[in-house]
Amino acid sequence: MKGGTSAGRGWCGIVWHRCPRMGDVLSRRLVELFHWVDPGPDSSHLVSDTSGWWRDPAVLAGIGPALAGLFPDARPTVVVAPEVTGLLLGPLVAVAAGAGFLPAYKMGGQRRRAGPMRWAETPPDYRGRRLRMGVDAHRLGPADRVLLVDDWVATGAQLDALDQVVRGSGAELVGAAAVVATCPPYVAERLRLRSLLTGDDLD
Ligand SMILES: O=P(O)(O)OC[C@H]1O[C@H](OP(=O)(O)OP(=O)(O)O)[C@H](O)[C@@H]1O
Repeated sequence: MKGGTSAGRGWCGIVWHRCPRMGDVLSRRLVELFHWVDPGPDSSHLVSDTSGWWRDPAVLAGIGPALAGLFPDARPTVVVAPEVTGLLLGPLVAVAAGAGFLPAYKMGGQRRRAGPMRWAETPPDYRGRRLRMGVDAHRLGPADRVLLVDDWVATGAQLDALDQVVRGSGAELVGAAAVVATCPPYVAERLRLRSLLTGDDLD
């Protein structure tokens, strides 16, 4: 990731929802373990390094409850999160929320999908890609209350596509929970996005 140019980090001047106490302790740990990396002279972008989060037992134990805690009254039936990082993060949140987990895949990725899928196309994401994002069509329906989860929301493009997928299935979107949100406020509002950190926290 993640569009880590100095210009790309300054969007969020708004007040984001934070989980009291536990969330604030975790958020400080997330900041301590995060690094911007300069890939070298050929790159105009700093690249985020979040690998320290997953290596840390306290983060691994706390991040699911903290993200689920951003929506304490939402009662989601299912967490939907996009590959690849969402395949790690989504189940942690689902367990904490008492929900199931449904992975969202990118068309053309390594994993061939068998059976019917429900797809939607993203607008250009943080890397300018128009992706097709999809979930197993049999695993989502009108009885579901969906919490979208991601590690980082930059343009919101991937979650926008998943919002379309959810609505197309007849399920209800209860919101989106992210570790970091650097997207414009109007995108956050549209997605009902709450995050533990903003771009300003990671300067
Ligand atoms: O807000 P957006 O512009 O949609 O970008 C955010 C998405 O991009 C990153 O995933 P990426 O596709 O890089 O895959 P990864 O999980 O393998 O890092 C990140 O994990 C989000 O899913």
